[in-house]
Amino acid sequence: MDTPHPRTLFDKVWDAHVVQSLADGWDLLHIDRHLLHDLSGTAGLRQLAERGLPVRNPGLAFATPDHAVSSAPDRTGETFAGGARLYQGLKLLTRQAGIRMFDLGEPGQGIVHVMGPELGIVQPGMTLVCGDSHTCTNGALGAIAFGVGSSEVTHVLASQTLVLRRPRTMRVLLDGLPGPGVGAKDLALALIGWLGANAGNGFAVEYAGAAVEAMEVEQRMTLCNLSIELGARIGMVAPDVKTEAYLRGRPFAPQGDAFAQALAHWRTLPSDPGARYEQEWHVNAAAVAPTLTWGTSPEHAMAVDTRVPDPADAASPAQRQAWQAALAYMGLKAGAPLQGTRIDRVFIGSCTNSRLSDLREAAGLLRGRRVAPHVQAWVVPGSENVKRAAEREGLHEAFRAAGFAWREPGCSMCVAANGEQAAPGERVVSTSNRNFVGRQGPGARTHLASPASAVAAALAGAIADPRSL
Ligand SMILES: CC(C)[C@H](C(=O)O)[C@@H](O)C(=O)O
Ligand code: SF4
Repeated sequence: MDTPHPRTLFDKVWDAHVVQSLADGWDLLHIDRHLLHDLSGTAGLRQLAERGLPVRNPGLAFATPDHAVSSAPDRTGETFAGGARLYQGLKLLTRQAGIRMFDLGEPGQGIVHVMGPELGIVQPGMTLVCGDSHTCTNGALGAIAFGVGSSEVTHVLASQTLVLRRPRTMRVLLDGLPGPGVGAKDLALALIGWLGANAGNGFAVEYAGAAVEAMEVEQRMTLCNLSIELGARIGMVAPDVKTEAYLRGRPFAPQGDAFAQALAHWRTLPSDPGARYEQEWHVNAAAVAPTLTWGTSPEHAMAVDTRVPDPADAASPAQRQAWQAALAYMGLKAGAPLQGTRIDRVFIGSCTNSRLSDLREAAGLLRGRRVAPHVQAWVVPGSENVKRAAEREGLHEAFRAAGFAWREPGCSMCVAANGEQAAPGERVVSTSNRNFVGRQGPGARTHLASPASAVAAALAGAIADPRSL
């Protein structure tokens, strides 16, 4: 039977954090956790210091350098000269503020969205922010987690609160189970391709359905990570037994009796039967094929075994123009198959697909084969802990034997902010989340893909169907 006032997961977490309701749907919210990285975190801390304000609650903030550091073996915070000041600034300012920073080479360092869940910093029912749009990744654990701008970073540092307009709610039901070679990344890209990159504007998305229930927590992170590419700042999955097992024993998760108490709370969070969403979409996960992008927006997604769209078939003049420009930038012909397109680089990494399960999957597909001779292929683990765990299993040896470079944790080639980028005209199959013009370097051509598709492309030297591996 429905509860008298059924609420969604999102409603429950939001309502529990309202310090004060303001006018017109705006609320003052308490923020439970704040993550800081070397770009926006350093900038926010500097701004606060310039204004002479103290950090209100340094124990709730955690920092790590990721964007502007090199991923070269034996790197230091100065290896990429352009990021040295940011790195040193983060180190100095967090020390002055009493904020815990996970430094290079230390367990805990890594891409900020990999590190938060991994350390148990984010937990179901929490609010968490970071000056980074992919903070939505953390929603996989049943938290309201979202990216904020620089003035909001400073506001949270100073007050541990934010003034926010309550978003509308959307539920995406991934029904059925995906077939072989199809993972969370493919489902997310297919969804964005179908609904468009702005469909989630103004919404908090909850993912549910059989495919989501069947996913491990790390795959749910991949799914939630791409919420912002659907236009939604928030993506969430209700906590369940997998979430509980994932968090048990993590360094910043509650321990002992406190963990048992936390479980009792977490179990109240899933949406009540009959809870209403302002929008609801169904995706047949069983019908989704391995999916890659062909163009310059994550919505330019296509099944690997289909053809690049023809601008003549566009739904509007604006779309026709966007498709034409994307085809020109990507060096692709309308109506041509994507499979067989020669590539130059493969990047396995980023906050979308650089966790241990991603690396296990990729390494497991190599089976003694080698990367095509003309392809430069990199694996960049998402965190120091991921790197160490992978090395304990010998994954680095499998990658190296196949011809992949095994590097140090960070954002690396996902974003051209650390000197690691493709040359103009180079074609990259990348497990990251953004294929915008110039994202991986001026003129670089990015095809977003799953780890399995990245391996298939690396071995073939061209875009290939991972189901043929
Ligand atoms: C640099 C940072 C603020 C940015 C973001 O907000 O997402 C980056 O992480 C990205 O992926 O584009
Ligand atoms: S890995 Fe890429 S998407 Fe993720 S935080 Fe870093 S730059 Fe942003």
